[in-house]
Amino acid sequence: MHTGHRNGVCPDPLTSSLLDAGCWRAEKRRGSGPKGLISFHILGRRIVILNTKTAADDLFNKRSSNYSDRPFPTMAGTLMKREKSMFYIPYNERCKTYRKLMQQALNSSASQQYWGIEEDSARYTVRQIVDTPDNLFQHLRRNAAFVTMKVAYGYTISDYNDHFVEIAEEAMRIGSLVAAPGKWLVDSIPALRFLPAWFPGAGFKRLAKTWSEHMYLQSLEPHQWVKDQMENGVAQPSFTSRLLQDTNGGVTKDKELDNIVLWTGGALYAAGADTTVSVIRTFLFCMMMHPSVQDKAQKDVDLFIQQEGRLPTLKDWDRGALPYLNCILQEVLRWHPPAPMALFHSAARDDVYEDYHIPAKTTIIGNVWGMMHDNDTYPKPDIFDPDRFTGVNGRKIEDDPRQVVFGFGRRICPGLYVAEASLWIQMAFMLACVRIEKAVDENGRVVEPEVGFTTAIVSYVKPFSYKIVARNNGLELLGQ
Ligand code: HEM
Repeated sequence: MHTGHRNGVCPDPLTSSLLDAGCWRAEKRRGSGPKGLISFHILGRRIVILNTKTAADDLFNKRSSNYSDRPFPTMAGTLMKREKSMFYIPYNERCKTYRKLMQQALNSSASQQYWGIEEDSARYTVRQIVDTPDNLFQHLRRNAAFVTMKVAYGYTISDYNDHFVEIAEEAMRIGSLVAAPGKWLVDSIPALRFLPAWFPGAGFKRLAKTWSEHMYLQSLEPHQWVKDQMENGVAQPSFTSRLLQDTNGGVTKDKELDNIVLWTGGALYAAGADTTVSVIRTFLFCMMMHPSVQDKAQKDVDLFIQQEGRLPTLKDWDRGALPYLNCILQEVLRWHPPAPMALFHSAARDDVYEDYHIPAKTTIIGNVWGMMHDNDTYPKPDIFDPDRFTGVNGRKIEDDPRQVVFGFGRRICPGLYVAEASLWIQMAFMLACVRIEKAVDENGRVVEPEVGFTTAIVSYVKPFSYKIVARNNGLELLGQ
């Protein structure tokens, strides 16, 4: 039985983050046994990485009663007072209530109420891309911020320096800083948390106090804003307003419900904004690098426009229009999953799996990237090829990446329907209205972009140069 270190230790645990791109690739190589498991210690934490869908299914689904908690690190959890945060809460009764509310508000039929918002925002974004193509990446961020703020709070962001967006972005920055593996000594030596805040070297405690207040405000301010709107009878329907509404149409007096809605609403921006931007950025990068795929997708969209005399909508998506676009979306998600190691799970009790002893509180990581680049499931996995999913020329259709990319078991992403709709409509409008090509330098030479990825819980294709060419057919139908 394996109980401790194996050869599969991250190259340099003190300096390389578990989330480094090199690391998730490395873990995939090392875990090439039948179930692709790796177990090791890093900075006082025992970690198990699951590299195959079989292992993920065995633990996250079949033994979900034991593998649905989250790790609770000292800095990001205890000192930051994040016990109630969706991203740190164990799978207890409160968490079940969070998930029930999210499921009610974001399931496949409920999420249709956000289609109008997603369409309007995508339309505006494409218009912005055409007007100021140099700011492409900002436009993508604005789109995600607009949609998540509308969904969560019915709040319309302003284009520049929006207060709620700024505090939410700052909270995300803090969230990833405090959760960075290896950054905080107190995560390896939890007893340090008892140092008085004034003690030399205990600056982390003072930071945690300030940051924790900031993160709480990020949820509290927009939540309070919705309640004020409701009291004045002018609230736009949203995740928060619907859940806070009592049977008489007023604001609930139930303090517990109010607090639960505050914490669930506060999770939507952090969970939804970065992930969807990452996917669209990868999509644009892949379209630029694979002009023949872009051509084919644009032919489909053009044909749709010609037949219908309008741009596609999410209703068309729902009835299966533009199937090749769906295959592109699947391949974008597979080729570079935005959360390459999902969110970490934690074992509630001791367990044994495949000869491995897994003690309680072990961090369990589903290596989404590794599963999406498994040569047996996806031959030549590094090649971007939407035809994996078209069944063209009798080709065997490969596994749907969405079964993995949105995470696992009882903690699977509750926002996946909202996410998919937003991604599809942005992609459809972009294909209709613009073409993305490689940039050309001042000497007329094509700039060959490097393929690189940022490393954090949500990973992006690194910034790249590009050229945007407007397509008038689509633009004429886009409206103002
Ligand atoms: C392409 C876009 C997205 C991807 C790839 C994605 C992926 C994920 C993944 C991998 C997890 C962790 C699952 C696990 O622990 O096994 C997760 C959790 C979560 N996602 Fe998403 N997500 C996306 C968009 C969204 C959106 C738009 C929302 C909200 C509207 C959202 C809300 C959440 C929440 C609240 C959680 C935490 C669930 C929990 O801890 O129980 N996500 N997501």
